Amino acid sequence: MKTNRTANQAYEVNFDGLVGNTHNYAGLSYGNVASATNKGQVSSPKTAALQGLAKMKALADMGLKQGILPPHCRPYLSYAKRIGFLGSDAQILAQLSQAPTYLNALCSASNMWVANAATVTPSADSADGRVHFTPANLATMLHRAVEAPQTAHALRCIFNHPDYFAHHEPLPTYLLRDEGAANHTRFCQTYGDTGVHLFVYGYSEFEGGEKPQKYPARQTKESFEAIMRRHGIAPENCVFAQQHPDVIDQGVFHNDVISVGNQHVLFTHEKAFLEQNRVYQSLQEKCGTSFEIVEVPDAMVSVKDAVSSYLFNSQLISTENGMTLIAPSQCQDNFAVNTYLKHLVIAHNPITDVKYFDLKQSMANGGGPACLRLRVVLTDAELAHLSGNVILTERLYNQLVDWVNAHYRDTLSTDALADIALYNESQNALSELSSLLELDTLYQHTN
Ligand SMILES: NCCC[C@H](NC(=O)CCC(=O)O)C(=O)O
Repeated sequence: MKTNRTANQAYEVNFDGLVGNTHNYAGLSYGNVASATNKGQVSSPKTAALQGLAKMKALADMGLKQGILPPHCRPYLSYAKRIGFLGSDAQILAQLSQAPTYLNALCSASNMWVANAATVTPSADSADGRVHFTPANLATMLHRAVEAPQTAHALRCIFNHPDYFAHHEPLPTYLLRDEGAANHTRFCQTYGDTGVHLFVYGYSEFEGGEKPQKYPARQTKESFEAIMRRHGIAPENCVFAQQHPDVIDQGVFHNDVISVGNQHVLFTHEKAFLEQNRVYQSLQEKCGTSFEIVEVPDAMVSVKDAVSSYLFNSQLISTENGMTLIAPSQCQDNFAVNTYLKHLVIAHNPITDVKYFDLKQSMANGGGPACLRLRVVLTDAELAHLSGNVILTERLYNQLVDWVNAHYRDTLSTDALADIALYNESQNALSELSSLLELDTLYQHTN
């Protein structure tokens, strides 16, 4: 991990997914404990969106650069048309109401969890010096797989300059199933340096080997190998690690449920990886002596407590005084985790502070602070070439809060998803949003 003295100043910009107005609890994610547990509950799309915006605002107020990724068009009727549901909008919704698997998938607001939107490679790491994006194909589950085309389009709208940004197609097959940045961590000294990439997969389709017995392995090794190749990342800067299949079977459906990294620090659980020592050793070799691992012992926080509190789904951010964990409030309510965190901030390690956020609406579907953000390292020049009005300011925050209050329902049950009124509300809201974000063509392709 070498400091690149000629590099431009670069920033980690967190782009958070703005929660869509159809946020609901349909229990769609097999292997995600919270999603299964809360199936059938009544959601609050308004509260969900406001909780997400409050986190974005707090991070912007801490001096971080905070971006926004827009929600997708839902119910996704143009997708329904592609798979043979024809007629007027009302007729399609009536057919979908008789086909709940499709209805639920096409209404899910799961696109809010943008840690699964894409894998992003900063310009300091790619062979051609551009920022590279591969939208995740999310091929394991229908409600997530339908996200890929709209994600790809939104990324192209925002990062819309060929000199600075390179966009790839989602990977083409289930064998290359890919859930994006939730399974990827980049280490560096400062963000503008050449980074070391930790790619974590659940299963290797070509090599075989151990696999979870109960729940799906949602990321394959081969998908990350393809991304490394197409983004032009030097193989010597990459470490591939297999998630421990036992923890997948305990509800760790993405690596960001059990690890988080930032700059030269990996914060992880003792049971996160197969061959954990080999993984540590490779990272240490590639990252150099400054690399630090903060490993949480199973005896202090069990995998079960990690999954229920989402301790590792925190954001780890750099501040003037060290690193701060942006943690879900559930970490305060879990005795073991709360005790551990009290010890962590006073012990000798780079993590000096924890800030808690109420993200209960998203958490009830298995999405914590880290799931809600996509990290994009950008230089000043790249930031200057973004399109649209997507960096959060005080003014944009206030506009978005007003927009949510004007358009979102206080409560939503899954019984109401085929209601044409909900579709119309969504269409009106998104049309106004594309004006607020100054991205005129954002929703054009969904018609
Ligand atoms: N990174 C966090 C992703 C959470 C997401 N949950 C969901 O899709 C739940 C949707 C539902 O159950 O309605 C998932 O498991 O992929």
